[in-house]
Formats: sequence, structure tokens, C-alpha cells
Amino acid sequence: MATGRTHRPATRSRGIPEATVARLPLYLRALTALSERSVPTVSSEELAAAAGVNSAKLRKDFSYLGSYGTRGVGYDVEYLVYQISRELGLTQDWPVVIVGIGNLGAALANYGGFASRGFRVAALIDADPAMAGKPVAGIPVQHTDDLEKIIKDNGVSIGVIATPAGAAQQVCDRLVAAGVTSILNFAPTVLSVPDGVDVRKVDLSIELQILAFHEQRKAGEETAAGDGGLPAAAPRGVAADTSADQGPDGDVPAVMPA
Ligand SMILES: NC(=O)c1ccc[n+]([C@@H]2O[C@H](COP(=O)([O-])OP(=O)(O)OC[C@H]3O[C@@H](n4cnc5c(N)ncnc54)[C@H](O)[C@@H]3O)[C@@H](O)[C@H]2O)c1
Repeated sequence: MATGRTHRPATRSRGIPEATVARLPLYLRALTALSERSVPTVSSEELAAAAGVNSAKLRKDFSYLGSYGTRGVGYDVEYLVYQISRELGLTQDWPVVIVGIGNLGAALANYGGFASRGFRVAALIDADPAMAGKPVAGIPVQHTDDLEKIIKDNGVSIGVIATPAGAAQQVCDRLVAAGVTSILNFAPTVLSVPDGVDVRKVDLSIELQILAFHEQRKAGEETAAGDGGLPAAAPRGVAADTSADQGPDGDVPAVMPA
């Protein structure tokens, strides 16, 4: 039984390391922005800067995709978008269910960024009978009594949990029993899942706490500098790495099965 996240070997079956897989969405985001500006090619240095990654690492990552670019020209933006999308499994449609349609669940349902990245919100599920049938983002909310049927009918493998913490494990268990194998958890609790189920946790308050830690250090350094003494904390080249390539524990994140 794995807790919170599943443990996978550092290298996936197709030979692409997990750390590379975790950076692919960063490249894709940068490449999509270039594509929207109709930029035809990009150098590894430019793309690395846009993605916030070291350029040698980027070239190594792309070598796993069999993409080496052309000397003096760089990488073909459209082709790389296609290659990375294919590698991440984004060239197919992924039906997603959101469970818990309160403030957060409704905001997620209204977020257009899922559909544009191939994640179709197939159903919204909530335990409150008063919400059943009410449309949110144009989709009628369905009651949790029908959760298993909804998952099966829609062939859903990805579930988003936006319930209160106390309900999250039970919701998770039902999703997994119904066939969901990837869970994005917004509830502030650690979920237990069987092997083979991937869990990604999003917690904005943890991100804020990390920023607060850095703010505190900065304030300490300023005070010490003002005193004319040594800095209270050694200056630390803190990479502003709040990107998704690191989980909150600094581990390489588990990824959704492609
Ligand atoms: N990860 C983050 O950064 C972040 C940010 C905000 C909120 N949250 C968390 O997200 C969750 C939702 O927050 P919110 O503000 O939307 O709360 P909310 O109270 O507005 O909504 C919760 C919804 O879940 C439903 N629900 C309760 N038990 C359920 C169950 N067993 N099955 C299905 N639905 C159930 C409720 O009927 C309600 O509609 C909380 O756990 C909160 O702590 C996380």
C-alpha cells in the first residue's frame, strides 16, 4: 500500500526517466506560447530559459524523445509540441470527473484550461442532494450515489477530489474501486491508494508557507545588513521553483499514466 503517491521506478518502460517526464509539461507550456505567436523554431537556450530549465538538461531530455534539433536553426516548435503531447498522452481525450462541487470544485469546472489541454470534464459529482441537477459550468451536478455508474459509463480514469478533507479518503476509495487510476487531490489530507494508482496533491497553502519561509529569510538578511553585521542567514540562491516539476517534498512527482 502506497501512501500519498505511488512509487515507480526512476525510469519508465519506454526509457524516459521520471524527472524528464516531469519537465515535459514545462517545455510544452513554453512551446505552446511560442506556437500561439507563430514562432517557427526555437533554440535550446531560448526554450530552456522560457521553461525555467538548464539548457544542457533540456537537450538531454529531448534526446530521449529522439529530437535533436538542427544546428544553427534550433527545434521545430510545432513538431516538438506534437512530440511532447504524444509522449504525455495528450493527443487523446481524457475524461475527468470532479467530486465536491463547492467553491473550489465549481471554479475548477469553470476553468477553460482543462479542455484546451485535452482534459474533458465528463461529470461533476457532489453529495449534497440539493445540488443534484443544478448546472455548474453548463454541466448538471450528479449525486454521489451514482458515482460508480458515472465512472464506468464515461470510461473515466482521472478523478479530481475537491471535497472537505474528512470525505476525501472515502471518495478516493470509491473512485479507485470504480476504476479510476489517477487522482488529483485538492483536499488537505494524505490519501492511501493501492499500487498502480497515481496521486498528485495540490496545496496552495503549502506553496504560501514556502514563500513565507523565504520572506522571513529575506527580512532577516535585510535586518542583519542594516546592522552592519553578517547576514543572519547565508544568502541562498533560492530558485523560485514553484513549478510542477517538483512535488512538495522535493521528490520527482508521480505522473499520470500515458
Ligand atoms: N489545494 C488547495 O490549494 C485548496 C484551495 C482551496 C480549498 N481547498 C480544499 O478543497 C476542498 C473544497 O473546498 P471548498 O472551499 O470548495 O469547500 P466547499 O465547502 O465550498 O465545498 C465542498 C463540497 O464538497 C461536497 N462534499 C462533501 N462531502 C462529499 C462527499 N463525500 N462526496 C462528494 N461531495 C462531497 C459538499 O457538498 C460541497 O459542495 C477543501 O478540502 C479545501 O480545504 C484546497
